[in-house]
Amino acid sequence: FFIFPKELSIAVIGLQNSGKTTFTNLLGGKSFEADTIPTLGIQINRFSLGNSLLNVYDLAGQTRFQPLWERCFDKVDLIIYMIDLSDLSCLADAFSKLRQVIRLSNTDRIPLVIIGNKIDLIKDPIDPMAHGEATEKPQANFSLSKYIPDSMLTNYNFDDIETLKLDNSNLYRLKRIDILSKQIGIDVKNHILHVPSSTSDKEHISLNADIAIFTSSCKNGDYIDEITSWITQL
Ligand SMILES: Nc1nc2c(ncn2[C@@H]2O[C@H](COP(=O)(O)OP(=O)(O)OP(=O)(O)O)[C@@H](O)[C@H]2O)c(=O)[nH]1
Ligand SMILES: [Mg+2]
Repeated sequence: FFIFPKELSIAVIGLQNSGKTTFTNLLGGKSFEADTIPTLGIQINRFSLGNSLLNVYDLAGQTRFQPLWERCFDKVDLIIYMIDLSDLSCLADAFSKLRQVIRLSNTDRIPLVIIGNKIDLIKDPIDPMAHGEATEKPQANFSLSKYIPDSMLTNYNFDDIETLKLDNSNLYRLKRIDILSKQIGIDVKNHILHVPSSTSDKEHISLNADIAIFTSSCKNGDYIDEITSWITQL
């Protein structure tokens, strides 16, 4: 008998040069390319992945196109937010725009996958002892999701995770998902988004849609399979 494929619409958003088109191409079975052209507006891709038919809206990251991002939200089943973890100059902007996206996706209850990309470009310290700490291995992912067992969250305690004052010597620590989640402000275990506030009262948003956080290297293919299987489980 014939099984009708699931259809899944996905918006891929994030700042320019973060790797959205590259990731979309990998999802569609193409290989990594070092030279890409910045996306203008929206590029719509349609392909199958496992038993799913995907409509992928690959959006442009340039500031002038960012208002398009949320205009797609009512058309999609999943949002993917890409971050270039190797580019210190963009990280504060990437994190604050991500928090705005989380507010919207949470209200609309759209699942969100956050991808810290380009981990191949972040160098660990050459001599770990010189920095007083051992080289850290990246972790695969964290997820507040019905699809990933809670056991992934043992040892995760948001309040105990350190907040970094990021510079080029400690950027590599963002390869650890708990440290990345702290930097964004997502308490994965308690399903809370902490929004930094200029006033003294801290703002908390309780999260009720699925959120997963991954790191990746589109160049080396690191964790791409893990992300793909999370997506196809939706
Ligand atoms: N080293 C490395 N380079 C990457 C990785 N992912 C993407 N790139 C490179 O980053 C550049 C930008 O990639 P794109 O996929 O075009 O970025 P984008 O987010 O679609 O950019 P806009 O469409 O302008 O918003 C390209 O040169 C890619 O080859 C990665 O994981 N590692
Ligand atoms: Mg693009």
